Amino acid sequence: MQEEDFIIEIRNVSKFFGEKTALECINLSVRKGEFVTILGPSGCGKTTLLRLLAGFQTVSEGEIRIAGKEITQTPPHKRPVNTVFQKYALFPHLNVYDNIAFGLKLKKLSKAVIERKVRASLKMVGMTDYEFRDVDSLSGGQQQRVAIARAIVNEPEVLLLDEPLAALDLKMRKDMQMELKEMHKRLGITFVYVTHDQEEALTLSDTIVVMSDGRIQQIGTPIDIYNEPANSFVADFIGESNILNGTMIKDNLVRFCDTDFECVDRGFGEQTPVDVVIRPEDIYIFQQSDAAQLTGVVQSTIFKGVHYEMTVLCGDYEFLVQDYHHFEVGDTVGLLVKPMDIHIMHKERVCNTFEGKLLDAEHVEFLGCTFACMPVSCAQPGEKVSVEVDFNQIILQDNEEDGALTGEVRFILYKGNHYHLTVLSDWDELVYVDTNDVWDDGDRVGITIPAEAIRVVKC
Ligand SMILES: Nc1ncnc2c1ncn2[C@@H]1O[C@H](COP(=O)(O)OP(=O)(O)OP(=O)(O)O)[C@@H](O)[C@H]1O
Repeated sequence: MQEEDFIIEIRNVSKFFGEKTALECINLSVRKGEFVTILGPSGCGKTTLLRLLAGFQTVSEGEIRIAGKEITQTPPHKRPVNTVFQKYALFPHLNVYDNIAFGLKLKKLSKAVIERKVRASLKMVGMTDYEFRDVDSLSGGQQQRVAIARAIVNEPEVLLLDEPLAALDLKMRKDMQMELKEMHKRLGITFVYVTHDQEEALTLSDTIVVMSDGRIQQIGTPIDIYNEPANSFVADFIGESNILNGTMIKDNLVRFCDTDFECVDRGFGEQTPVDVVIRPEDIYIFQQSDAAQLTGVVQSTIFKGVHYEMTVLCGDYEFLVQDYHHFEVGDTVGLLVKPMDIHIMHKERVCNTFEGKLLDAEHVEFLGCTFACMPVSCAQPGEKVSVEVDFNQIILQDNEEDGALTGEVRFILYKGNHYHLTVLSDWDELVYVDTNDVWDDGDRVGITIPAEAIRVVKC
C-alpha cells in the first residue's frame, strides 16, 4: 500500500496526563473515504485519540499526519477536520440556517456562497425543509442532523464523530445509524467515529479499532473482529462468547473442560496454556447421544425472539448456547463444536509479573508496598527482582482498608468456571485475579497477597 492512500497516519502516539498514560504507542492508518470506528469501554482512551486528531489536545509523543501533512502542532481550526459531539452544541438562539451558516459567516464568504453551501449540507442530512426552524423545536435526532450539517458545511476531509448518537433513544439511534451510513456514502469523506457500543461499531464501520487501557487491541473489518478476535478481551467485548482456559496439546488438538477437541489451529507448541473462544451460536445442542463431545444439564433458558439462549453446565464449566431448538431447565443435553468454530488465542500472560526490589531475605517491595515473602536466596537485599503471583492467589476484599493496597475492578471476563478480573491498583499497575466471587466493574477493593503466593525471581 502506497503511503498517499492514507488520509490519516498516526505514528507511535502516546498521551500522558501527569502520571496517567491515556494512550500508549498508538499506530493507525486510515484510508481516504473509510468509515473507521474506535471502539472500547469507558476510559480506554478513545475520546483522547479523537481530540488529538481534532487538535483540542496535543500528543506527548509521536506524530500525526492528515492528508500528507504533519499536523501534530497545527491548531484545530487549521486542520482539515471537523467534529460532531455527543451533545449537539448548537446555538439555541439561532435557527437551523444560521447555526449552519455561522462558521461560513466568520470566514466572510459571500451571501450567495453561504446560501448554496448551507442548502447543500441540509440536503445531505435530509433537513431541507427545516432551515428556519428554531433548533429547540427539533427532536434529538434532528438536532444531531443539524450538528452534522454544520460540521460538513466546511467540506472537511475528515469528519470526527464522538459518540454522536449516545444521547438518542434506541429507536432514533437505529434510524440515525442507517442515515449516517448513507450520509457517509453520499459525502465520500473519511469518518472517524467513537463509540463504546459494539453493535453500532459492527453495523456502521468499514474498519473497527478495538481499544482497551490506552492501547489498540485489534484493527480489522467487523467480520474479522467478530470471527477472529485477536485476544480474549476483544472476544468478550464484541458479541457474546464462551472464553475458557485450555491447553494446546499439539497442533490441531486442544483440551478444555477435561476433554480433547480437534481444532484447526497450529503452531502454538505442545502443552501450551491458551484461551479458547467459542461463540454461543457455534455450539450445537441436542438430546444426549453418542455424537456429543460434552454432556451437560440446562441451567437456564430464555427466548430471545428468534433463538433460545441457554446455559448448560458441563462438569464445572458453564457454556452459553444459542439455538433455535429449545430445551427445558434440568434437561440433560449433548453439545458439539466443529473444529473450525473453536478459536485458539495466545494467553497474554499466565501469571502476574511485577517489577520489585528485595528488601531483605523475607521482604520484597512491589506495587508500591512492602510484602512479606518466603525466604529468598536467589537475590541479595537491594537487588531488583521480578515478582510472580498466580492469578488465583490474590485476595480481593470488600473493605478497602483490609488490603495491603487498594484498587478498582476495571474489567471482568467470565471463563466458564471462574471470573478473570483486571484490577487497576492505585499504584497504577494492573493486577489480574481469578476468583469465584462476583464483583462489578468499578468496585473499589482491597488487595492482599499472602507471603506464600509470592515468587521472587532474579531479574
Ligand atoms: N484532561 C485529562 N486529565 C487527566 N486525565 C484525563 C484527561 N482526559 C482524559 N483523562 C484520562 O485518560 C483516560 C482516557 O480517557 P478518555 O476520555 O479518552 O476515555 P474514553 O475511552 O473516551 O472514555 P469515555 O467513553 O468514558 O469517554 C481516562 O483514564 C481519563 O480519566
